[in-house]
Amino acid sequence: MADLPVLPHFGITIKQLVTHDVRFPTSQLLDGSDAMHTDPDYSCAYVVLETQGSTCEGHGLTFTLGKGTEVVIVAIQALQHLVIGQDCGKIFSNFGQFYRSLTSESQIRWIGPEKGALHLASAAILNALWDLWAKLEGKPLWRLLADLEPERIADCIDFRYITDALTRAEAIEILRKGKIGIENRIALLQENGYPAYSTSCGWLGYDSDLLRQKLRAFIAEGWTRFKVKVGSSVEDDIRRLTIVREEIGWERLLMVDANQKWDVQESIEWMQKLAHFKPLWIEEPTSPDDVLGHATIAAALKPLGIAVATGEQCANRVIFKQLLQANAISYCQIDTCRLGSLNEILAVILMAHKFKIPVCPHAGGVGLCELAQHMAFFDFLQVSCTTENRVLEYVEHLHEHFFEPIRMKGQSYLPPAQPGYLVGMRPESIARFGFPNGPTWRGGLKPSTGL
Ligand SMILES: C[C@H](O)[C@@H](O)[C@@H](O)[C@H](O)C(=O)O
Ligand SMILES: [Mg+2]
Repeated sequence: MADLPVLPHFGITIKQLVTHDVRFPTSQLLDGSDAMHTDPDYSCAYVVLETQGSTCEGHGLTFTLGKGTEVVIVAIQALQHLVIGQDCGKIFSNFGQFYRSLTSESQIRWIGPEKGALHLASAAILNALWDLWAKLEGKPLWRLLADLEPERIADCIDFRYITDALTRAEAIEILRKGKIGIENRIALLQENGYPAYSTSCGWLGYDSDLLRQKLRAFIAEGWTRFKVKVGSSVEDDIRRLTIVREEIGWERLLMVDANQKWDVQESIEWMQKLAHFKPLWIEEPTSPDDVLGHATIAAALKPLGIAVATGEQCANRVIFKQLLQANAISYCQIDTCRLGSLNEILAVILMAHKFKIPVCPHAGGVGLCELAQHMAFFDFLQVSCTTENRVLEYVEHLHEHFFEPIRMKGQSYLPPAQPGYLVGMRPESIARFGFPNGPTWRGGLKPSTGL
């Protein structure tokens, strides 16, 4: 550990951890539908950390699709004894060590490690802790990060398993360089915002009319970057992408997302048939665990000018390390709830920088835009120091449930000024959409039964 000023939060302890299972019935209109997740009810396992010695609470969540949220809630409860009673000064002074104590508990880790429902649970708790830290400092999270010393940020990371790709010393070196000119970049961010693309038009369950209608509405608002779902059948993708190009023309940017539908060879052959629509990237062509498969697809599609992107379901920093080492991706899509919160995301953003791969965070869902914006800002302010070839996902749904929803200027995210990680959800939303007893679910509306 470096010789850093002592943090002022000693004596504040975590008194209680409260969980909520909150589910929004988005499957009713097929918002969020894709080739693998045909009827998602955007949901979350929500965590509140109450403190002793401060009036601040930490609020965090992890994103889910409805069924199974209860499993994540139980996993959070299985971890809570590792958090309750802990001293905030101690946690934040060596956050990487705390991350390890949470993710490597000697019995519980057997049902992970650092993957699946258990890791989603860790993310919810850690997201709440980062929210708490930012609130105790009275800063939005992005600003807390911008003000931290490089060594302090490095202390938040568990470098186990990644030192062959990125050492602590290299991370500190990158972050030191990132301090140069940071105030200018903050001013630029506050003036211009951070560039976004929209996924809200092209959900797979939308019919042709709705697809056109949404594209027209977004174009009228000035949007120039769009992502569209693919993967039901080649014929249907051709029909939908024809509509998309008719509406957006050839100047505006198009990305496509298969959500892990295909085998490796199938990915290549399918995308050869869609290549004339000129997508910038194919996202999640195949299993998120198949590092070498992604590398094969990336090599095959390169001559067609199609890049490979993935990350929203990549379990941990080790998978990202391998994707980067194997030249398997051209865009790195970290997810604020899939990875073990910032403690792991910081490591992935720094590794991606070392491998010269742009980070384009996955967002949308419920609360992911609110969370992911801080990550994109961190990359711009302190790591890559550019927005070139980078774009942050935007989805229009469910922002009204948060006290501090994202703010857009045109098609750019504006940095928030309020303290925290900013996924504080309105109590009336938690009550109304609480599962299974909230009025939304109790009154006859049943969760979707799927296909
Ligand atoms: C089920 C979800 O809506 C996904 O389709 C969504 O997160 C998607 O992969 C995305 O990239 O936004
Ligand atoms: Mg996706």
